[in-house]
Amino acid sequence: MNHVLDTKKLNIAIQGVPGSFHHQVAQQYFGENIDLGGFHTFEEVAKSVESGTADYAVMAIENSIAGAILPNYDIIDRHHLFVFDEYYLPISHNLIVWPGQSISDIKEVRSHPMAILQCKVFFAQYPHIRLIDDVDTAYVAQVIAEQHLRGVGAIASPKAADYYGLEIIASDIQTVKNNFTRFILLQREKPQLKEIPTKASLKITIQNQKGGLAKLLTLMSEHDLDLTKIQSIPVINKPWEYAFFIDTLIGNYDLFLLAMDQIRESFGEVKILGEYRNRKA
Ligand SMILES: O=C(O)C(=O)C[C@]1(C(=O)O)C=C[C@@H](O)C=C1
Repeated sequence: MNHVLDTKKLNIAIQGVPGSFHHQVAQQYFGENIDLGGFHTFEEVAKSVESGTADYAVMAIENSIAGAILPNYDIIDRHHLFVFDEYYLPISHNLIVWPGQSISDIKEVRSHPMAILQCKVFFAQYPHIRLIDDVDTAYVAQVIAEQHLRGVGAIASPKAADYYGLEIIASDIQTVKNNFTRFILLQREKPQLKEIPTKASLKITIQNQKGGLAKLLTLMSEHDLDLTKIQSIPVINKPWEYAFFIDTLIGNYDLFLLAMDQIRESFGEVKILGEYRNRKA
């Protein structure tokens, strides 16, 4: 019996079209034999996992040049999704055009806003080029290819140029060569722990009090927790109150659980969005 034919393909939700960075992560993480559900927005991605249409989602959460994709923390929270892993992808951006043009022919470059942010310094040299936000890096390459669009460039990966048969007229145009995006892997059910986690993503809401955040950070450091990220986002039904989205390395799992209990008991609410393995070398 052929076990490969017996297995149902995993349905993976991403924002973007084939050739996007999300697509690359989906393939590198789950393999090539997947059903890709491509959406225009992160909100739709989350909905498809929440409803069970997709098995898992891949979602960019922060980039080493452009910073956090803040709305995504809130999307994970509102759609009750769990983070079960993370993935760091090196990102090379390239100026991609319909073949046979030079940079002086290009009047407009469209791309994902995070990609544009990562290439601001390069485009400062070309004030004649208008930068326009679009849904996804590869989507613009697809449109250029389908419509044989001249005068318009995409910022996308070499894979996207290849996939859509376009030409790269400037390579590695991101502000620094060493550029990474951190993606998280999401699912609907609370993951079963297969090993002791070394990293966690948390939403912590504390009452507004003098020194509240300092108290929280001290407690975390006393429990061998090494914060890798902290973001505050507004609690929308309580104006001017904030929740903190925190990623932390776990030094000792028992101490981590103890810290979560102590925060809950003495000054806040804790939602564990995910416990997983730290993938950063
Ligand atoms: O547009 C794409 O190709 C994406 O996969 C999106 C995205 C992002 O959301 O940050 C992914 C990685 C890069 O940092 C730029 C864009």
